[in-house]
Amino acid sequence: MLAAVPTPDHTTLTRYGWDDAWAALVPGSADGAAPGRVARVDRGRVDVLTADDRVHADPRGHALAVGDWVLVGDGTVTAVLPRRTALVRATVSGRSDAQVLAANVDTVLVTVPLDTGLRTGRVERLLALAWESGATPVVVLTKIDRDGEALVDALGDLAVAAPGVDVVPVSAVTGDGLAEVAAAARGTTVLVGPSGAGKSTLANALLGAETMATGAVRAVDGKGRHTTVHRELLPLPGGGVLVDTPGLRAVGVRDAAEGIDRAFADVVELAEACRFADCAHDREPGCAVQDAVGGGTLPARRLEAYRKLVREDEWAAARTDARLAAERRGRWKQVTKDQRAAYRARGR
Ligand SMILES: Nc1nc2c(ncn2[C@@H]2O[C@H](COP(=O)(O)OP(=O)(O)OP(=O)(O)O)[C@@H](O)[C@H]2O)c(=O)[nH]1
Ligand SMILES: [Zn+2]
Repeated sequence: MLAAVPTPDHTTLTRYGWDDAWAALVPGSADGAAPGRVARVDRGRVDVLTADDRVHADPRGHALAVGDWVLVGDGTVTAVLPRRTALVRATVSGRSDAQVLAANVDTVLVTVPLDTGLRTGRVERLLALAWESGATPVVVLTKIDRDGEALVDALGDLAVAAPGVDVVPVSAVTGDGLAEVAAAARGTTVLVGPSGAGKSTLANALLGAETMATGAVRAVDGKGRHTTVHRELLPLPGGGVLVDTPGLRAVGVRDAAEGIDRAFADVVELAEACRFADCAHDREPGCAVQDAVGGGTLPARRLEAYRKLVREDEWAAARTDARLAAERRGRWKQVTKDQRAAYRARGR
């Protein structure tokens, strides 16, 4: 039902990722509203790219993320189209609330810097997050000009830590691998990885001359280093769009059981041969996973990493359940208090 929506400049919207399936989701009641994509989210305001404009809009209570498709009319977001994918992380510092980093993502480029030692656990964590989002992850091994000798070992370690995931080695200094990264950045692409991994440098290389024109947001921190402060959606010269995210030092997992299982497809596959369906791969008899560790085909570190993420995911879920239960109790207390007050008032 498209009748009520003004005919947009499809070439522009298509560049942002608009397609017939999105168009089919526009409600028939969307009189005068234009479809657009959220390019940036600030407190109380969003920037939306429509076919012929970039508009500041009031989100009207919608919890929006960069990459959401919305309808805007009169400076207000009137509707949000259902997300195809969402890159979500549990926020840190003891709370288990989820934070949507980006919506409707097709490709997650997990940047791994070669020069600071491969932090395999962090790679696995980011891959679980990426798989859980519904997007396809690609590992980008950055700064390969820094340590040529470490490259072979790193590629070997990544083959184990990222089964079934393409690994693209790149150097922004020599330009090696940049074309491969550009080819891997299909559709809506998000760059994730630790601070200093080279995400902004890579983003600039992918965006080419357009970066300046679109005004990527940068701030200079106290040390004079350029640091990404905002997530921003930027069209890529070869089609598709890029979301550059601030460094993710601590990513928590939550509701990510499927993503964890995909990131550890090797462990999960072995587990199918365990004697017990609910095997925890600890000391159960007939555990095919422990057998693989004993036989040297599965690194013990890999099993440990898997179990750690599963435990953390379950812990986060339990916390959420506990908090919801506490909220329910709180609400119930308020209800009974209100009822008592109402009875008293009526009795008077
Ligand atoms: N030698 C070398 N240095 C690089 C390469 N890519 C990036 N750098 C340097 O690494 C540092 C960090 O790069 P950034 O692109 O700012 O890293 P970032 O991931 O965007 O960091 P945040 O914005 O803090 O998340 C900068 O000094 C870059 O010049 C590379 O391929 N080779
Ligand atoms: Zn087992």
